[in-house]
Amino acid sequence: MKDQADSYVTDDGRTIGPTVMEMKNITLRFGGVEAIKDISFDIREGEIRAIIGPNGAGKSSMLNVISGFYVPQEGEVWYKGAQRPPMKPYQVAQQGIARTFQNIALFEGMSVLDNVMTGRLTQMKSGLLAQSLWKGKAEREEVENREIAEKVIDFLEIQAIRKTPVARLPYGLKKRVELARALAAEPTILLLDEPMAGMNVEEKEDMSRFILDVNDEFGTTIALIEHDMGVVMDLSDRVVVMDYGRKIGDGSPHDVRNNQEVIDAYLGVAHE
Ligand SMILES: Nc1ncnc2c1ncn2[C@@H]1O[C@H](COP(=O)(O)OP(=O)(O)OP(=O)(O)O)[C@@H](O)[C@H]1O
Repeated sequence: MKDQADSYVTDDGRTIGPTVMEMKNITLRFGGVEAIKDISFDIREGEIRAIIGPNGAGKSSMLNVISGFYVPQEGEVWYKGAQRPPMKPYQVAQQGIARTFQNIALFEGMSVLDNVMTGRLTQMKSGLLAQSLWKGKAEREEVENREIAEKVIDFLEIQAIRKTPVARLPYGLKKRVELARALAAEPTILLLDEPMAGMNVEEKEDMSRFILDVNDEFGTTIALIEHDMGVVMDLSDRVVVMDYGRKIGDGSPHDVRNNQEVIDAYLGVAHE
């Protein structure tokens, strides 16, 4: 195992840096249900980190702890070398953590461009008052936000549909627009909740390519939940495996694929 302070270069030439986020002994309960039981793991700068496990294992709950949507009853979240105090999801977003959702959460009546622009909201510096007092500054910010949104739209190859209302798009493209909106926030860590769910083979190939390109081109750290094992094994640098709220495996795709407890709990049985 690499030392956490070290950087190293992967076989495919990407640089993985030191730890950017650390979950320490996280426990999360909903009433009597323990969704997460004393789980620790880290995420390193520039890596693609997957969280896998059977239905109800606690994966979404864990993503929601990272994004600040849930505050665990026990444990600590460390980000960029400091313990993160309990904070609201928008504050977590302002710190550079963006996400996509399992069920698409876009504004269906708005155009692709306008949806992507909403990804800039958490990064906007001038509030309403400042906007009315210093019009020039607000306008400059608007232009800058627009440039970033357009850059992301070009990068994800959705220029042709930038004016199209999202409601008219096929499912696979909606997923790509969601990715674009999250990327428009220029996140340090991008959280993807089942990015391949409901996609056909071609759409999955496209999405896999874009995830790799985002990671490679912008150096964005990515944490994702995914049920498609082919995708997980292909994309990820390291994988956390959860089962009934516990961590039962953590390591390279090769390590977890050969971990007997993981095979028994998840890989050996039918899953989505
Ligand atoms: N808001 C909630 N209130 C009560 N129980 C919850 C809540 N969210 C999750 N749970 C419970 O916590 C456990 C973990 O759920 P979670 O959705 O995190 O699992 P998951 O691994 O993401 O599952 P899936 O793959 O089906 O999305 C389950 O038993 C679930 O019923």
